[in-house]
Amino acid sequence: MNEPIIILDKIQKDYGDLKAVKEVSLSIEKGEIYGLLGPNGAGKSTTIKMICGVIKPSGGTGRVLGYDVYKHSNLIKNGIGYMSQKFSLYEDLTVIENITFFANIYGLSKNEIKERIVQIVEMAGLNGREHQLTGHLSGGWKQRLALGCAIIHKPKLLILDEPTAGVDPVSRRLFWEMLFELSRQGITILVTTHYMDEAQSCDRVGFIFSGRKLIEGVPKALIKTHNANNLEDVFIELVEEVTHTSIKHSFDNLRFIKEKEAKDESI
Ligand SMILES: Nc1ncnc2c1ncn2[C@@H]1O[C@H](COP(=O)(O)OP(=O)(O)OP(=O)(O)O)[C@@H](O)[C@H]1O
Repeated sequence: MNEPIIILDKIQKDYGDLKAVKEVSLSIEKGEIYGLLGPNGAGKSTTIKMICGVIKPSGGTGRVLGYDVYKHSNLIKNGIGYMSQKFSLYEDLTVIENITFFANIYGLSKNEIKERIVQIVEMAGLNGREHQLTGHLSGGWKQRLALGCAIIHKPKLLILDEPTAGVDPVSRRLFWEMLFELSRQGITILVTTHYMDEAQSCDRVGFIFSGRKLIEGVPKALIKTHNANNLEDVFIELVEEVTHTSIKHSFDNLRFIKEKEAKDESI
């Protein structure tokens, strides 16, 4: 059997006295879409940084794409595609110029670049906009272009840190259609999101709270076993159990989807 694409065993990260990530274990298979969920400050970004080889864990073990997170961080970095909510596109370059820029960073040949421009423009639905300045594109187009640039080097693992934050619901749907297609092609996707509809679109989700993974599973199964209406209710129930406080009517401590919903409504 092939090794999972991501395998963490009791990984930890301490910042001085603060235990940002506490013995988190994860195993993510090829082609899976895995959602890492949790409120702000839960430890999601820190976990992602350890997976990407950007920071070294304080304890535990981890292998990503078959490489050790302590010893082979450069090989891991080369093998992944990464996109965050700050898209990292150049607004003063055209669509094609942005794609070419990222292709050059990864050392693609002229022919490969030509091929990838066609593929990415097609995938992102940017036909007819190839020579438009990126700064003039709407949020949804930029986001799809950014995803195209993140996979320019055909990575086997794609890491998306709140990639749809602040993007309108229709564009989010189109973006997820792209993710489903990439997953069908065998690309593994690790995504963080505050949107519950997106969380429910993942093959599996893991919920992190205060540095610990509290629960993991297939969204529908989690909802069913907890006799809940949705994932949000499952997570709120768990946080209430752990903190011994009632947060059902107060999301102040769990800025989970409230803020994002407000943004959606204002679009
Ligand atoms: N470089 C750092 N030095 C000290 N503390 C840090 C550092 N990076 C993160 N932390 C702390 O570690 C904890 C986990 O932070 P992390 O960014 O991983 O949370 P998160 O779940 O990604 O939150 P968000 O959704 O806001 O990005 C927080 O208490 C944060 O303040």
